[in-house]
Amino acid sequence: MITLHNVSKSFSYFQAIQSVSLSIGKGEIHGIIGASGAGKSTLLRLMNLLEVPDEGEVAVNGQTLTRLNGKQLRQARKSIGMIFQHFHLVANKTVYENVAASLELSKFPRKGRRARVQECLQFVGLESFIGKYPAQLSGGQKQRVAIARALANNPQVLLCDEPTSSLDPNTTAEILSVLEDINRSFGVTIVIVSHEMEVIKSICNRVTVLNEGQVYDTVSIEPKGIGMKNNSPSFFVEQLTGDGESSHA
Ligand SMILES: Nc1ncnc2c1ncn2[C@@H]1O[C@H](COP(=O)(O)OP(=O)(O)OP(=O)(O)O)[C@@H](O)[C@H]1O
Repeated sequence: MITLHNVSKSFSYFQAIQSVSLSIGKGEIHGIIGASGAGKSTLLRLMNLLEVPDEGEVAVNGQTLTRLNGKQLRQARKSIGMIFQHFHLVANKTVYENVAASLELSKFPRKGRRARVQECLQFVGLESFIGKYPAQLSGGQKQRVAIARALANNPQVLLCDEPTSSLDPNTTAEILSVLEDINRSFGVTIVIVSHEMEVIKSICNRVTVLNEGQVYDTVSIEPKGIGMKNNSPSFFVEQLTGDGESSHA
């Protein structure tokens, strides 16, 4: 589904990605983990050519993106959704308008847009927030809107750049569960960059460990599932004091 062949990328004289070859199968949930600066986000952004490689080839869904012209690339990108740590919603647009924007961009037939936006918002459990603005939403709700926006064009691949790094443990579990639903319900191939080992272990089938811009290893794992976390204030106090006792009533 996604193949990188000898891909390299430099910024000025710094080589962020060095001759990486990687193959991600259809329907996989593939994690990318590594130290800060290892090149995780750059590698992800190479998969939809947000970063253009200096060398090597990137193919998604049977199409070699690095050989396409601008128009063909815009067309190919319809099948590659992306979400980010900081959501990237447009502040002065409503939830509806944020999701509909991706349908406008892809020239989705005007007549079907409202129904499609509603469908996507329903999938992420936010249909009643359709008229709200991003500032009126929690971080988890903002990420759900971003997921709905990424889903709108029926992508075959969803690229996720630190999708839960701004969220508390419980909201993280909820967002991971939405991603897992998308994978199961629609067979969407998911690539998830995270520095949180727990996130990677809970949801991924295969994981690439990146080190200084190179693949250190790729391992198959058995995802351990997403457990909802205890998010109560007394639990936080217990974790901090370690005595299982909170003085708070
Ligand atoms: N647009 C850019 N211009 C210059 N250097 C860049 C650019 N993007 C990334 N880099 C550099 O490339 C290296 C890899 O960055 P990248 O963001 O891919 O790493 P990362 O593993 O995702 O790090 P983190 O976990 O801290 O987000 C870093 O040294 C970074 O400073």
